[in-house]
Amino acid sequence: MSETLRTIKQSRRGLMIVLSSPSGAGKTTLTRKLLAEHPDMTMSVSGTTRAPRPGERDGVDYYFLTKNQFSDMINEDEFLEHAKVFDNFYGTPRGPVETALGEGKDVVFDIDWQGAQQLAEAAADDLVKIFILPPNMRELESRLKTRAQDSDSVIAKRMSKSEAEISHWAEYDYVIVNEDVETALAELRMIVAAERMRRRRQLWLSGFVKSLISGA
Ligand SMILES: Nc1ncnc2c1ncn2[C@@H]1O[C@H](COP(=O)(O)OP(=O)(O)OP(=O)(O)O)[C@@H](O)[C@H]1O
Ligand SMILES: Nc1nc2c(ncn2[C@@H]2O[C@H](COP(=O)(O)O)[C@@H](O)[C@H]2O)c(=O)[nH]1
Repeated sequence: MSETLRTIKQSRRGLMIVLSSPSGAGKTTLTRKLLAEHPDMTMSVSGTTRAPRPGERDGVDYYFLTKNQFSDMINEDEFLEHAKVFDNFYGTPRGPVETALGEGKDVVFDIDWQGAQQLAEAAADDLVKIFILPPNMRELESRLKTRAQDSDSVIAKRMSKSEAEISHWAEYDYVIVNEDVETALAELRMIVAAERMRRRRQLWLSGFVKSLISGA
């Protein structure tokens, strides 16, 4: 690729790639793997009032907030979206996302269907919504148990809500059944590659075609 073409191709808007699923279907696993392959992408780090799990780090996995801090952020309009999920509040801080998108970086969101709906209202053009399904409900429960980070009652609550979460699958652009993680990752990779190539997202194209035709 010529240097000029490389330079103009950089002028693109970042994608907002949303992953939703019932708890334990594998969003975090797939997101981490995708980001490891794409250093040019960034993860939106949510704020939450949930207590940290063992090994979770503030500012890396989540911003762990008190209920007061969370409601202050709502009042200051610092969330792009926010929702109550299970028994806790979760929200996407606006600033880092707007900065990353402004720099043309793709941003990945691990959020529930309520958040996905709110982002769709705010930024439909740049949004790619992907729903992750487990191969079956027994496997979903087994993954939550094997993860061993939530109590039995929390796991039971999440399983009891899984059907309601799954009922939103048809609101998404793509659905991936995460049976084998490498296959699911390959599907995710293909979605990202195709979405990056959509004509309306490649702002450089009309200028390029003009110069192509004029022979410049
Ligand atoms: N394809 C797979 N096969 C087997 N285990 C998997 C697969 N994908 C993910 N897992 C495991 O299932 C567990 C749950 O995965 P993960 O934490 O990524 O789910 P999640 O959708 O992010 O959950 P939550 O919504 O609760 O944050 C983890 O222990 C993970 O290693
Ligand atoms: N609407 C939002 N949902 C979010 C956000 N961050 C995470 N989540 C969703 O919450 C559940 C539970 O997450 P866990 O880390 O406690 O297992 C899961 O479905 C996440 O996708 C957010 O900022 N907004």
